[in-house]
Amino acid sequence: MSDVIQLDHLTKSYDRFELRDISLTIKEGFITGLIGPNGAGKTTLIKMMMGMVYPDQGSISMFGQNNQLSQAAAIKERIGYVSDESIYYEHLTVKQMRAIIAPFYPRWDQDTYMKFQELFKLPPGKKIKELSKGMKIKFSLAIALSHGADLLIMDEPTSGLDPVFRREMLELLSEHIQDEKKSILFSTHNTTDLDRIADYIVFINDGKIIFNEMKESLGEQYLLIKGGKELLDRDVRRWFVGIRENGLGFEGLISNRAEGERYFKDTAICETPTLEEIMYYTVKGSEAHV
Ligand SMILES: Nc1ncnc2c1ncn2[C@@H]1O[C@H](COP(=O)(O)OP(=O)(O)OP(=O)(O)O)[C@@H](O)[C@H]1O
Repeated sequence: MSDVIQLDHLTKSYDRFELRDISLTIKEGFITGLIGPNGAGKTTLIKMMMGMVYPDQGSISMFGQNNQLSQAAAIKERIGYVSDESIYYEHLTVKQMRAIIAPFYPRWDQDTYMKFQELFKLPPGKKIKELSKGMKIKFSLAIALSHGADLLIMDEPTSGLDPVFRREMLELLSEHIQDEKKSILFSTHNTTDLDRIADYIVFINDGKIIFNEMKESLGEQYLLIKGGKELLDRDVRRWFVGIRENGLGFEGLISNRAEGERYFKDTAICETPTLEEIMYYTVKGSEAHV
């Protein structure tokens, strides 16, 4: 199984934020979801992969080739980028913009584009600036799916979409990945998107990778415990990634499922956490330790 993206010891500092020593591989042939709270560094990471932001240190390889600085055209051709930030000329129409973009891609397939234009109900005569947020994302997606990209990198692609199209788009992405040479990386705040289609989950919090795991294996690692407060002494509290207490008892996340089950199986309720619960307690726990 080869890696479509490889990040080695990437660092990027802004005034009040740092992405610290990020090493990460994204597998070819799979859908990887990138999650993390607001300001965690998802867009910065994606922009570094796209050559739109340069890292202070570290290296980036795409398709096994080092892409830094040169961001070789050959690599870019193989990537379809979808973001809700407009990267097009706002005063042009959809048709005019498509006519400018298509010649840049040797593998451009006009029939495929026309198919998506119809499916997404894209109005060819409308100016980009007149498109709704969701329409802009659909246009980006139509372009990305029509130039034979091997890798789709998408920054919150579903955020501006209505629930019906959102679901259709996820289905479209699942179909796209049936060709095992295609890969998708997308960031989202919506854990249901990930539950539906992601194979791998990369979780980033405060500029650090918390995990990069197969979605299926997360349930084997983490455990959600619900019990009475009398169970929590100072030593026991340390085992938890994060805890929420109320008048009656507590609910908390443990990252070593086997140990958690051994200790709590007779005294508390032990459950498999959802992705949202894993995110919630990890972020809550890290705030508590600041
Ligand atoms: N050009 C910049 N100059 C200074 N700080 C920046 C710049 N770009 C991003 N940041 C800061 O870096 C941090 C991470 O931002 P980023 O957009 O990568 O987060 P994110 O995980 O995509 O967040 P969200 O989920 O809200 O979109 C934030 O604190 C942001 O203010």
